[in-house]
Amino acid sequence: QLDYRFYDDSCPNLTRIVRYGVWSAMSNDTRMAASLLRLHFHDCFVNGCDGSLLLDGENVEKNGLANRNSARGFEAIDNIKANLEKACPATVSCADILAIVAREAVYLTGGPFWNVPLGRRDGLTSSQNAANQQLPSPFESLENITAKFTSKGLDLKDVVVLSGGHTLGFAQCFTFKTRLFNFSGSGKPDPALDTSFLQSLQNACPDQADSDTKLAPFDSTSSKFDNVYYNLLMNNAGLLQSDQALMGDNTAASLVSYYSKFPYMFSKDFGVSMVKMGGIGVLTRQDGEIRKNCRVNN
Ligand code: HEM
Ligand SMILES: [Ca+2]
Repeated sequence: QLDYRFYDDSCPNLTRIVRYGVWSAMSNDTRMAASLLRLHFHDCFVNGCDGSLLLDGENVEKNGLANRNSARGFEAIDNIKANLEKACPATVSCADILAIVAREAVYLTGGPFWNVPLGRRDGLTSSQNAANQQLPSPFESLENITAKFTSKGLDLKDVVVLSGGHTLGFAQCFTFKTRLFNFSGSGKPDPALDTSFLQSLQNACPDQADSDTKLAPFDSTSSKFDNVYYNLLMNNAGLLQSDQALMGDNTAASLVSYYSKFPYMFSKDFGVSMVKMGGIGVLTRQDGEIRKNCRVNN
């Protein structure tokens, strides 16, 4: 249903405008590439890639557990949308903007380029409950996370490949602090944590509530899209419990090992899995609308 050339006639400068918008957001804040990549994931996983994450309101996805005080980059999307409204009014959906933005964020941080199928339309509703139920949590088991992916037509390989998105960006201490001091009530740290990595995390996130919102990078090259994430998992230095959990499954662990050895294969497979993710539950043709402002329905 989606089409690589969907806007070729109606908005020929689309890629240029989006690339400039992502580039300028990144030049003010290098973390922005990470934050923008995550937005497309969080949009697609809750009722499909329909731009519903961008809607403002009371009980909207933005306010879900995984998004509140966490998802960022909405102003950058507003700027890109405003520039697109000037160049091609009422033409490009917010859902498609998120898909192209994610590709540009990866490309501009040294990652792969892939062609993005386009023609998504914007949904009219957004649900905080749906976000709470459908987005994976860092405290969930690999089985549960994989089940969330398979319910959307993705598979275990996609879980491993797309988790590689954690080659970019940061996590707040509260998302992994449970591993550092008293793991599942054991009085000890998570045994799956490398000891020197553990120490650096304990320094970054001391055992007191006011460290909860401090940040730690997912990998040592958090503004470069590379395969360092997989090297770290091989060394028990994955940041989130859900990252390191990939090593607890034979199939997933052998893919991790493969991507740590063959960065080119990670790049190639990442684009393939992103296109798959970008196809989840899309609205096309007469469904939904083309929002003029990504924060509100027309
Ligand atoms: C597999 C299940 C996943 C879980 C449990 C998970 C969980 C998390 C958590 C807890 C954070 C930190 C949020 C915060 O501290 O505020 C985070 C950040 C991030 N996630 Fe994931 N994630 C998953 C998959 C993905 C996927 C599929 C992508 C993209 C393809 C992705 C991209 C990112 C990025 C880039 C960041 C950093 C954002 C920033 O620095 O602003 N994640 N994720
Ligand atoms: Ca990296």
